[in-house]
Amino acid sequence: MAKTLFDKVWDKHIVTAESNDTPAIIYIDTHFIHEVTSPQAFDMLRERNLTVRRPDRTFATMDHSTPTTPRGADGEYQFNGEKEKHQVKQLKINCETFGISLFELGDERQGIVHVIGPEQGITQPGMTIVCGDSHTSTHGAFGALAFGIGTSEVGYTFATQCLPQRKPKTMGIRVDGKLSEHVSAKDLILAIIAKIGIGGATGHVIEYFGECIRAMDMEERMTICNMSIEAGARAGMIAPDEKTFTYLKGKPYAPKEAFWEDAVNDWSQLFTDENAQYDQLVVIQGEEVKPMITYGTNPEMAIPINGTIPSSAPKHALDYMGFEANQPMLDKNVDVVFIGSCTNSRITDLRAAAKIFKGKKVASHVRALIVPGSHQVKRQAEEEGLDNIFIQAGAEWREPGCSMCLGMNGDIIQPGQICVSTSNRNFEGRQGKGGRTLLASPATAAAAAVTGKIIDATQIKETN
Ligand SMILES: CC(C)[C@H](C(=O)O)[C@@H](O)C(=O)O
Ligand code: SF4
Repeated sequence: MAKTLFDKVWDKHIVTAESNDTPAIIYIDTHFIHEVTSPQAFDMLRERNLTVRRPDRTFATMDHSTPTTPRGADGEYQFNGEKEKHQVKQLKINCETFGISLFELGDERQGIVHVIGPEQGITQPGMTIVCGDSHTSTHGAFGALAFGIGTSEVGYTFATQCLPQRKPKTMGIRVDGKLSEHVSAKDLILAIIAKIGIGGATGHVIEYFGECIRAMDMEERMTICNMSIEAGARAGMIAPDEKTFTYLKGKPYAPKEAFWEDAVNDWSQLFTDENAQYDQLVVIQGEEVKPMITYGTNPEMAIPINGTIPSSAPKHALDYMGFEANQPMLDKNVDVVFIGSCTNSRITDLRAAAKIFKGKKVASHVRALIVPGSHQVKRQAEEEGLDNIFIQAGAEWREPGCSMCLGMNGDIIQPGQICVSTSNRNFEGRQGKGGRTLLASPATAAAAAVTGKIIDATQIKETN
């Protein structure tokens, strides 16, 4: 029978088949953990006197509560408070107790969980991957079935390396043609969510395919899969291809020598068969996608940057944002710019931003924070001199982590401030109580930083 990419990965991982009364039990290949959603799961293990079933397939990093400022003169990290400090300390104790590899603060491999998994080659095609974190969908860019789980499921995965799951439905999103020159993967995913809505893919695993997706590099594909969850999807997937293999080759945890060829042979089978059917199909024309920005309080409230806020926009959202229906977004004042998060903190994102920052100054009333997704991204950016471009412009160049994406580490915006952010959620107060978030691409965010307002990035002259 013809199978979708999702079916192929799902079928390979069934331990016990689903019945009317019981969900399927599926095997989990890789389990990522971080300091926020793992502590209770470790407590559960201790209470029941259990061990971690596959410590060798469990990988931990510190990202949400970590400071993005360097160590102080005393060599200590400057945590926002005792709670954050404790979370990080506890993760280290837990990983030592249960024999789990930890990429801790100070480790060259540390960074946002969804940035470091692929970077280390831990994320691989055909795997089932879970993490107590909703943006685990990011890893689907490699043709993995990757989804977020709750803390009790983190506990089940620790103890059994399996999870009970009902089989989700599938949604194919085909993106034909090409994106225009100044349109990015972030604009495309915002356009997709604006079209299908925040509940549009509920109960489904999305597979993105078509000419436009094939043309994307792995970092763009990660940006797309990352935000699948914002359309309600269980996961997002893209069939692996030569770009996927080239990206992974030689990465620390990628298969080596003879294993590499076997792996590529297996991975090459991971595509949707010609006659396979999705439960739903959505078609997007790449050329029609414009640079996007959100105006409201969830990611579907997004419009082309040159557009006007729809008259149908929910009043409560506009009241919160301080906007009105039918107004243009262009020229609105901006207070803060955040370039970072598991959506857009990779090297290509920083390069896109640096092109606009180069030779310019951050507007005097704007605070611009640039937070690489990992140490590896940071180091690469510094080798390319991007840090100097940002610093000379007057932006803050920080240590890696989730940072202002949700402000758990104290990097927050003030009540009423407007922040153009390359992250994935614009919920009320997410970046700080009373703060207002506008989601956009790295280029749009950089353009807002140097002009102090919402502007189409194509209007900015790049300096060579
Ligand atoms: C802290 C964590 C549970 C949360 C998530 O699951 O998504 C965070 O990463 C987020 O982006 O809101
Ligand atoms: S960067 Fe933001 S969205 Fe991603 S894991 Fe961290 S808090 Fe969640």
